[in-house]
Amino acid sequence: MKKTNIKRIVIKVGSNLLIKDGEINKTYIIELSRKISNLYKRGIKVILISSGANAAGLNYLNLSRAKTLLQKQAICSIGQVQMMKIYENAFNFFGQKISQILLTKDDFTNRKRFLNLKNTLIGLNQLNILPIINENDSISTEEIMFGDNDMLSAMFSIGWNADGLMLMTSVDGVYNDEKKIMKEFKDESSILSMKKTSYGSGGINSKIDSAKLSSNSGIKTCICNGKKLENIDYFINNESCGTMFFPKKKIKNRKAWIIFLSKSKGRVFINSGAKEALEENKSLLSIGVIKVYGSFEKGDVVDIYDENEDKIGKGIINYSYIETVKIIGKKSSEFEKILGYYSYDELIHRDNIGIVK
Ligand SMILES: Nc1ncnc2c1ncn2[C@@H]1O[C@H](COP(=O)(O)OP(=O)(O)O)[C@@H](O)[C@H]1O
Ligand SMILES: N[C@@H](CCC(=O)OP(=O)(O)O)C(=O)O
Repeated sequence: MKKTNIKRIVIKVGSNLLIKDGEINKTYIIELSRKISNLYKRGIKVILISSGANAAGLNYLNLSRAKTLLQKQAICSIGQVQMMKIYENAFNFFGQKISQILLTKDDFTNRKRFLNLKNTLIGLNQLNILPIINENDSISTEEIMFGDNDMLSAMFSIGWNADGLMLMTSVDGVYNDEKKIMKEFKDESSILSMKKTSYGSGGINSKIDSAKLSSNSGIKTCICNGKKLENIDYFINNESCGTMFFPKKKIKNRKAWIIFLSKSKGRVFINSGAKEALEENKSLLSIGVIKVYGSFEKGDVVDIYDENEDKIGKGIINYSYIETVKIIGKKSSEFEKILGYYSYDELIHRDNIGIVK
């Protein structure tokens, strides 16, 4: 067995892999469970992100499709049980215990909920339990939904600090306009425009966007054929599989959350001197701020723009919008006189800044 540098891997399986002829594909799930259980036995930690609730619910109720959003939400809650019943039986066969976590986008953007999620994952890890994750379709409304499990997988991989992410689907990877699988994704290449498969909700574009997000944060990512489970071995053994998205510099923990997962509540525009300071990994002082927009409180995340109005980063701000407006362009020694109190020298501390450019 080859040594691997992948210790934590997120594997996402799409609906089309899990449903065959309208029914949950039990044979596939058993093979997938065998593979993942073996990885656990090798000490490789896996998170399985599984779609299929909608398709399984339709099959359970003998329906061809949901008529309304309300029905779709109900059907997903029904189908999720069917999926988990089969996963439980399959993993049990290989001696691997499982848990279920259903998530919305809020669970990532809200730092408290995100830290709670991380704690749950630490607990599951200590107990050697495999978490199986899906979007919480039954309660997801427009503002808090991922819309598909591809983006959920990318955000999850960043938050969990994964080494690798496999987006497994029913084709061999991304086809270019010459109908060939791209071995490595290149931004400038043209993609073949094909219709997505019947059950899938994301399609290839959401897989590409998600793979770009995770590889930009430093996670090795691929879009590959999940019917060929040997792809998991290739990926772990550092061989090529499907379409590869090779990682940029690894961004970890707090900074990764700020840059990739948090939701900005405002915008802060800074002058060239402040920009230079940020590039040298210094804190943002209010004296370098030109203008500010938004509706944020102390502790919220804001986007940071330079004088040319290009976004250069994000950060957790130490003062509310109302306070920040009053201290723009001022030195911290003046804060007490202006605000009547004084809490922080920095508007955004260097530890709470993530540079994106
Ligand atoms: N350029 C492309 N390369 C690969 N697949 C494509 C491309 N354009 C569209 N597709 C379609 O996207 C599908 C994958 O998306 P989707 O149906 O959402 O899958 P899943 O259910 O696995 O998430 C493929 O099966 C294929 O039919
Ligand atoms: N959460 C939904 C699946 C959403 C989704 O992304 O589906 P897919 O494109 O097949 O991975 C479900 O369980 O049916």
